[in-house]
Amino acid sequence: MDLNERILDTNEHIEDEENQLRPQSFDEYIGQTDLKKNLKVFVGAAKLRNETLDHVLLYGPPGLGKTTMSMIIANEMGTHLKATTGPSIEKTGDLVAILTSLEPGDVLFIDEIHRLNKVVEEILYPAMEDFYVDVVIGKEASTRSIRIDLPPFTLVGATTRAGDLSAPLRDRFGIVSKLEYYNESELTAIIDRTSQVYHMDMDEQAKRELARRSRGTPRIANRLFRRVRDFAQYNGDDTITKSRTIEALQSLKVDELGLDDVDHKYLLGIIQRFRGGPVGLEAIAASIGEEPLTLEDVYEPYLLQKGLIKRTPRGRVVTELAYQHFHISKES
Ligand SMILES: Nc1ncnc2c1ncn2[C@@H]1O[C@H](COP(=O)(O)OP(=O)(O)OP(=O)(O)O)[C@@H](O)[C@H]1O
Repeated sequence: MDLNERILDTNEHIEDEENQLRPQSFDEYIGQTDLKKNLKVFVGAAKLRNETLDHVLLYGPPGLGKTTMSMIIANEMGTHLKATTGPSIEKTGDLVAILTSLEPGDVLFIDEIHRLNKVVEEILYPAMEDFYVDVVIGKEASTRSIRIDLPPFTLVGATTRAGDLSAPLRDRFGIVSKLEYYNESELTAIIDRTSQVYHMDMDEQAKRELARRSRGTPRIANRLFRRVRDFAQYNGDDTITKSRTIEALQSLKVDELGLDDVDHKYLLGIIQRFRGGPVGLEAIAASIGEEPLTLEDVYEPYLLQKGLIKRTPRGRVVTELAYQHFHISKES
């Protein structure tokens, strides 16, 4: 086997494991109870009427299970899923090619749908509403537009920033749902499932410890599980214990609240350089060498949810809780 084949083989292996971790049905999908309850009704009713499901917009921080949920929707509808991302559709022709390749009832998943460019986005309006696209062909004087009918399909859009979607696009989704951070017992159940998929036992207390430190996010829980498993196997453990979990997470610089290096730089940066704020996002980002968008989409939602920062009209402010977390007194 040459190196390329080996790399391919390893990647396939990782992808296989990743796919094994994905729940396949509403019943296997842990948490997001309200969203699941509603979607079960909408999917069930659409099937009874022999219709396609209305278009669905899922929004919320990354890693909470939007892609997984779109796969489940397709499974439960008994159809196929085609997946793409907003930024990868550069030209209208790219989108038309995808739309015209759909089979009746298919689910089209567009991740990061807020990053579709405006011209491409406009193609989606009639496609979503009346299942057709108008394609302009020819050049200059001989330009004309032809209408292509599409099979009925369900668009599932996912975004971390629902506010960035234009009103005409947002209005064309009949079902709009927010994914919430998972609580500790839901994450414990997800970690339990992951340890079964990987055939690696983990103590109850270790699962809870890992759940507490996973930022309410299944993707992070699964990633940290794999690292903790490395520490356990390297040390010859048959079962992952709580002490091994804590040791591994300390080595990975993940603290008791699940905050990592970037969170620490962010919070300590505001405390030490900006006297606790208020301070603008751009200034914080520049001071710690991170992208403002990454901070806003990936880091801040969890810090806000944990009550460690607040957003004010004048900028970000760290709260008393953040000072307490670092054992720093506000006056110093
Ligand atoms: N409710 C859940 N129950 C069990 N596992 C889950 C659940 N949600 C997500 N996962 C697991 O977490 C991982 C991340 O999920 P997924 O890729 O669906 O996240 P996402 O929200 O679509 O992220 P992004 O928006 O960044 O693509 C997957 O490996 C999936 O198996």
